[in-house]
Amino acid sequence: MAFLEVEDLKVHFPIKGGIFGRTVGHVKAVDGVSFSLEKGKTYGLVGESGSGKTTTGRAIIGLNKITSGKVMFDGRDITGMKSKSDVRKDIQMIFQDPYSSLNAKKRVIDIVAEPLRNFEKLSKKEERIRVQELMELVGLSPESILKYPHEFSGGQRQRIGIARAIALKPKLIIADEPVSALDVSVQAQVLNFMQDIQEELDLTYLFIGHDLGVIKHMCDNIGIMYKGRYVEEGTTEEIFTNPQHIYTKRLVAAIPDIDPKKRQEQTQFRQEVKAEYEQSYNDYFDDEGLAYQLQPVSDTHLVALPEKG
Ligand SMILES: Nc1ncnc2c1ncn2[C@@H]1O[C@H](COP(=O)(O)OP(=O)(O)OP(=O)(O)O)[C@@H](O)[C@H]1O
Repeated sequence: MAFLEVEDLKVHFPIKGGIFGRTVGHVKAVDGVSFSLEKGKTYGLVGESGSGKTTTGRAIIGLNKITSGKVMFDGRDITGMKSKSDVRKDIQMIFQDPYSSLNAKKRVIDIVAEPLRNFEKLSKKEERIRVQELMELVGLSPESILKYPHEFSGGQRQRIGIARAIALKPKLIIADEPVSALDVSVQAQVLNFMQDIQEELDLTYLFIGHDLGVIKHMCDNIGIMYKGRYVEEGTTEEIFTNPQHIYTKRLVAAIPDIDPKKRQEQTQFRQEVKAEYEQSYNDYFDDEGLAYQLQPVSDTHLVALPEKG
């Protein structure tokens, strides 16, 4: 059995309406997602905004209520895990925005020590030493534990978020777009650092992202999501060299290439994908009529249109 196994996961949010606030429908944020992740590896969940990636990550860790499906972790059924569950120690999350995810009114020591206070009974002195060690591990000065988040740069703040996430020596980290709020110049530093500690601390990552360049750098396997569903899954190599689904092809075609030689190949690939899409998009409906209907390939980005009515 794999380290993390997600089986037919569904998370449907009720839509309330009318004067009595009755449930008038559901947003099918995640609608039948299955994947498995091996220990020590990095699995990328990819898709555009609103495709259900964050909801999937939050549901695994128990922050979103699961409508149906099953989550197995390290041989245990953790479906609908409670926040005080002892397994919760082993799975931590790194959030997208290190500006909003760190409480601005708290000192770094209180932010990083928060999970320790929830799960371990340490004396003040022990806690201080642990937080200082964690700061050192993430490359920040142990003396700065009394500072506030605003006294740090974006990259440093994300390192504080990482220190908090690794405080309890977790086995699995769900990293929800951990670098997308950072300057490009800082992104590589944080990503490389995450790879270093992965090996050092024997971590497994579920890496959520929309930037395929980042995903390619980080992930062993990738699942491509669209409107709460999987459209394709494979190794990073397979997805990038031989994407099968038109949606994946379009994501891959949209990656800008800096290398002039590759840029030419990419332009050709884009034209092929555009032609395939235009010729046959009516084929891209699944059994329940979910339309993979997308705007024509643009050079810079892709935006999904509403479902065909
Ligand atoms: N608590 C909620 N209540 C109702 N709808 C929600 C809730 N959380 C998310 N959604 C909806 O579920 C869908 C999937 O959202 P989700 O945040 O998981 O997507 P995402 O792929 O992570 O996008 P992003 O990259 O923008 O975070 C969206 O339509 C979103 O509006």
